[in-house]
Amino acid sequence: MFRRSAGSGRAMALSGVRVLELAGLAPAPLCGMILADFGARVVRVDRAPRSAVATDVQGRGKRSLALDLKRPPGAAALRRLCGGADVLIEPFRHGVMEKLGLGPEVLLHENPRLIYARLTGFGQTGKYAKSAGHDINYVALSGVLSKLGRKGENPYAPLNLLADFAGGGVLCALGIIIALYERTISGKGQVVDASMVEGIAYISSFLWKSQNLGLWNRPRGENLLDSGAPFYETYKTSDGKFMAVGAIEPQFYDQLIKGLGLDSSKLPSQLSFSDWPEMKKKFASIFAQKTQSEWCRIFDGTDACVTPVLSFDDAPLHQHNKQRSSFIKNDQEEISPRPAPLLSRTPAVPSFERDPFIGEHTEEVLLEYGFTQEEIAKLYSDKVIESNKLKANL
Ligand SMILES: C[C@H](CCC[C@@H](C)[C@H]1CC[C@H]2[C@@H]3[C@H](O)C[C@@H]4C[C@H](O)CC[C@]4(C)[C@H]3C[C@H](O)[C@]12C)C(=O)SCCNC(=O)CCNC(=O)[C@H](O)C(C)(C)COP(=O)(O)OP(=O)(O)OC[C@H]1O[C@@H](n2cnc3c(N)ncnc32)[C@H](O)[C@@H]1OP(=O)(O)O
Repeated sequence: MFRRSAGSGRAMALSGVRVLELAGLAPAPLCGMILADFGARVVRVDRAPRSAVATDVQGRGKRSLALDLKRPPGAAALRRLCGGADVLIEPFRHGVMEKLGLGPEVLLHENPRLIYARLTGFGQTGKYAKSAGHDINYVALSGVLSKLGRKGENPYAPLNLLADFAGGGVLCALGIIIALYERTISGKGQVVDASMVEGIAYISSFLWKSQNLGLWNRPRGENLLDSGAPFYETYKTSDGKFMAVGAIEPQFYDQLIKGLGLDSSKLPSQLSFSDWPEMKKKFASIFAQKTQSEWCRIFDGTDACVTPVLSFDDAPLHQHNKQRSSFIKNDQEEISPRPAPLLSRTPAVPSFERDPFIGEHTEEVLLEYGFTQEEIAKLYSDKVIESNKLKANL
C-alpha cells in the first residue's frame, strides 16, 4: 500500500483540463473522479440549498461549489462557468438541463470548445429518454441481464457495476477523452450522449459477436463462462472461503486436475457437457477438504488459473497487489484502488486528501473562473451559492 504516488510532482495526462461535474448519484461521480485522478481540475457543482451530508463517495481530487441552478442567477453563473470550462458532465434525465436554460445549444453557442457530456441511463432520445431508472434497468434493456445468473435462477445483476460504472462512468470518460483529442484537431467541442444501456451493450460486444460460436447455445447458467462449466466456477474451502477457477484451455485444465490430485485418464473429457454437473460436485468436495491458503500453496506458481477469492480486507494485503501497489490509503486511512491503467510517463496521481465537503470551495472556484468579490457577495446575498468553510475547518 502506498500513500504517495510514484508520479508525484510530474505533469499528468489531463493537466490543464477544466471540468464541471453536476452532482449525480454514482456514474457521473466515477467519470469525474477518473478525470481528476489523471490530472483534470474537476469542480463538482452541488445543490444549494445543500443537503446535510455529501452522498458522493467518489469525490477524490475534486473541489465543490454549491450552486442553486433553479434560480436564474444560479443558472447564469453556471453558464458563465461553462464559458471557461473544457468539459461539462451532466447526470440528469433528458430535458432537465433544457428546462434550466442550460441545454447544449445554449452552452455550446457561448463556448464552442465545450465538451458537453450527458451521462444518462436511456440516452437523449427514444421512448425512455425521460424515464427514471437505475443500473438494473439499463442492464436489462441492453439484453445483457438475460445472460447473467445461475442455472434455474432468475437473472442476476452484479451489484451496480455494469451499467453505472463500466457502461456509464468509464465509457463517458472515454467519450470525453476522445472528444478532447478530436478538439485538438478541429478546435470544436461537441455533445457526448452517453447512454448506459448502449454503454453496457457495447462493453458486451464479445457476447453479441460470439453468438454463433456455440458458446451460448445452452440455457442461462449451463454454458462455458456463465457458471455452467466445472472449470469456470468458484468453490468453497474448508475455512469457509472460496477459490476461483478459470482453467479453460486444455493445458491449464490439466494443471487444475493435477493440483486437485485427480487422474485425468479416469475423468470424462473436459468439454463433455453432460458430465459437468457431476464434475462440479467432485471438484466441490475436493476443494472443501483444504483451507484457502492451503489451496493457494498448491496452485500459486502454476498455470492452473486458480486464485483465491479475496475479501476487501484481504485484497490490499495480497502479495501480488502489494508488489504492484494496487491499493492506496488516503489521509483519512481510507483504502481504495489505485487509478488504472498505469501510464509509464504520465501516471495518475490520485489525491490523498479527504473528499470535499459540499460547498467547500465555492468562493475559490468562482474567483478562479473570473467572478469578482462583489459578484460573489451578491450571489451569497441572493442565496444562490453556499459555502461550507466551517465544516472544512473542523
Ligand atoms: C443503483 C444506482 C444508485 C445508487 C445510489 C446510491 C449510491 C445512493 C442512493 C440512496 C443513497 C443513500 C440515501 O440518500 C440515504 C443516505 C443519505 C446520506 O446523506 C448519505 C448516506 C445515504 C445512506 C445515501 C448513500 C448513497 O448515496 C445512496 C445509497 C444507480 O443506478 S445510479 C444511476 C441512476 N441513473 C442515472 O443517473 C441516469 C440519469 N439520471 C436520471 O435518470 C435521474 O437523474 C434519476 C437518477 C432517475 C433521478 O431522477 P430525479 O427525478 O431525482 O432527478 P432528475 O430528473 O434527473 O432531475 C434532477 C432535478 O434536480 C434539479 N437540480 C439538479 N442540480 C441542481 C442544483 N445544483 N440546484 C438546484 N436544482 C438542481 C434539477 O433541476 C431537476 O429538477 P426537476 O426535477 O424539477 O426538473
